[in-house]
Amino acid sequence: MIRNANIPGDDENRPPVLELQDVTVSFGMGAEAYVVLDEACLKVEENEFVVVIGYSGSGKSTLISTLAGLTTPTRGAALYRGEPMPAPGPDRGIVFQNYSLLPWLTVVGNIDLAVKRLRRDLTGTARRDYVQKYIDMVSLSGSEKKYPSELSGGMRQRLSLARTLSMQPEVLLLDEPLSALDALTRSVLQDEIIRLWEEDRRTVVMVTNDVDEAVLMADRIVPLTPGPGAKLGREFDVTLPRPRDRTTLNFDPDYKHLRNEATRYMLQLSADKKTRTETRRFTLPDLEPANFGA
Ligand SMILES: Nc1ncnc2c1ncn2[C@@H]1O[C@H](COP(=O)(O)OP(=O)(O)OP(=O)(O)O)[C@@H](O)[C@H]1O
Repeated sequence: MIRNANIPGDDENRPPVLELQDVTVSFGMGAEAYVVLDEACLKVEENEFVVVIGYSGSGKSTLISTLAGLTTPTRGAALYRGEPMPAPGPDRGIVFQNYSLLPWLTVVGNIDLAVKRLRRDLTGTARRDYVQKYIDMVSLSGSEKKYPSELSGGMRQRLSLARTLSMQPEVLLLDEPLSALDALTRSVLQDEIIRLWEEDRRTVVMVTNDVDEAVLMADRIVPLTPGPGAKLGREFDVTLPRPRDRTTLNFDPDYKHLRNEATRYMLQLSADKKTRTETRRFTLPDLEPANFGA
């Protein structure tokens, strides 16, 4: 089923977990202003796994940052459970592209720092066990005493994920968490994220530029049109049954159809943008030739 994200439908009584209402985000002032998001509309319901796909520089991080409460819309409204978006808090856990780990703390230390702050009820052995649970969950057992500089990219990304999960956020915001990884590590972590989500059913918004990743992981794919002035485009519901096995999916006609549709749509968005840019560049003013002769 295909819907348009910019025409919000309201068939739920309770407000969506996250909502963007005609959100415009621009940086700079006046003629210098750079419009990143232009009247973007989005609703994310409880327990949904939404994947936003978009080209590089289209405004994906800005979107995640707005959903986290780190960026305030220039116009429009960002809502959390029907209320104005509060300042960033532990209820919305973010995993950034660049891991954002504390280099002077070990694997245990990086997770424990978050746990110490948010789970004051846990002390001593209970806290150690709790931290270890998340280390085991992302398969970092054996690396507890290592520092981020001693970990591979994939291990750092897993640590970043474990730290965020240990905070037990209601909403998980994943900003291209897998983009820096090699293909094999990437697929291992894709499976891990899906497994963790299936276990715990948090509400997830994940950003990627990879259509295959989006179809494999999402309940719903929301494309971001190329910037500047990006909007959320035609949505794609992913109704493929879970658990999804990547090998089997390759032979699944529904998977292939959806993947092709989404890819075609993204390519069309890019072609449309190119046409718009070229038209702007080469359109001459509509002037009547003036006769300056006698
Ligand atoms: N604080 C800021 N001030 C000025 N411009 C900004 C700011 N943040 C983002 N931008 C601009 O907004 C545009 C979108 O940036 P954003 O990081 O959201 O895109 P993205 O889709 O996440 O990019 P990538 O895929 O390369 O990570 C870029 O042109 C960027 O330069």
